[in-house]
Amino acid sequence: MGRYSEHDVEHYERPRRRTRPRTKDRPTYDDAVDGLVVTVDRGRFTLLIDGRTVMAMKARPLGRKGVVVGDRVRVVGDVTGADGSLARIVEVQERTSTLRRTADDDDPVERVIVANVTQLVVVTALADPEPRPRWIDRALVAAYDGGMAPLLCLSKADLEDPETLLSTYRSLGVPWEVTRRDADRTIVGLDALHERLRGETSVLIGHSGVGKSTLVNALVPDARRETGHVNAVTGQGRHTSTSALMLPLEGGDGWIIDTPGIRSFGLAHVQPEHLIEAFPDLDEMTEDCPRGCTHAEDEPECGLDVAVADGEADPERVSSFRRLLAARSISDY
Ligand SMILES: Nc1nc2c(ncn2[C@@H]2O[C@H](COP(=O)(O)OP(=O)(O)OP(=O)(O)O)[C@@H](O)[C@H]2O)c(=O)[nH]1
Ligand SMILES: [Zn+2]
Repeated sequence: MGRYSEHDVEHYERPRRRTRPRTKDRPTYDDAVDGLVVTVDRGRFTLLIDGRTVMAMKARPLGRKGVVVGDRVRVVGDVTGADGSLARIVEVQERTSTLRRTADDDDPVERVIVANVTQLVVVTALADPEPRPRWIDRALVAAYDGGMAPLLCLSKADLEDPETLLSTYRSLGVPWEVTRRDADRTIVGLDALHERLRGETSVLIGHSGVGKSTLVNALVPDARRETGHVNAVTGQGRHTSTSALMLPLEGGDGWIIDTPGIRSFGLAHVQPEHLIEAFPDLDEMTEDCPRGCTHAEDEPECGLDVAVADGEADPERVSSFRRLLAARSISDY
């Protein structure tokens, strides 16, 4: 079953047995209030409702529909957040973006792990551990396809110059920030990173050891206190949690979602014609492509090649786009 129990995450809906007409007898929830899912733990949801922390469970009408961190939900029942209280989630609002984790042998479904994120922060150390460009490419595809803006965050610049890695992403126009540790052990580059996170809901992804926790603790100074609060309610802490956790950015203007242990994304569903929409200048050049053209390197009459030959497209940008296209089907953790 993998890391997530089936109650926590999105399922492909099975046809439901219907014992009575759909439109009749359906409860309406006029008294429901709005909540934000900040963490999920074994079928229990921690919500924020008007600034209060409220524990909730899914109400029966939701069936097997997934509820994930970042979801905006409608809630009924005891929404006071009092000790021992448990509210009920009756509705999940439409999602503006989704990040899916990869399918694997244990679980063949690409499940949504977070929703409504505006920015995917790809945290990569420049050394120790070594960067994995193909993994970065896959993360970028997840961002473009899932409706999130990507941000490259290159850490540990005190160990290695960022230029080589940056040159790979420049022609794609991916925004980036660099951080490093100073001789006095303070992290340099946090202000600029903080600026990028302001007003956004950002999910941070990265391999173990890249410095993600270091960044989160610096950007959310009361992360410990906050998680202490969650602890008291759920008995689970950030470092033992098996779920993503949403934290308010310092200053209150933005959210950070930390994803302990989540390193890979499901891209099997990604369609080439969707990916190219993230690059409007290239998309425009594919208007005369043969029907069904994937715009990959081996396509015989792709408009991208015509545009490069005519000097209308930057060959580096085209080949970078094609590298991303190919990264869909390469697994690299
Ligand atoms: N040289 C250098 N080391 C750093 C920097 N940032 C963090 N580290 C160190 O890298 C190690 C890993 O940092 P963490 O913040 O624990 O990394 P993480 O990505 O959260 O790793 P997990 O907790 O395993 O997921 C720690 O020893 C940090 O002190 C940096 O900018 N430069
Ligand atoms: Zn094409």
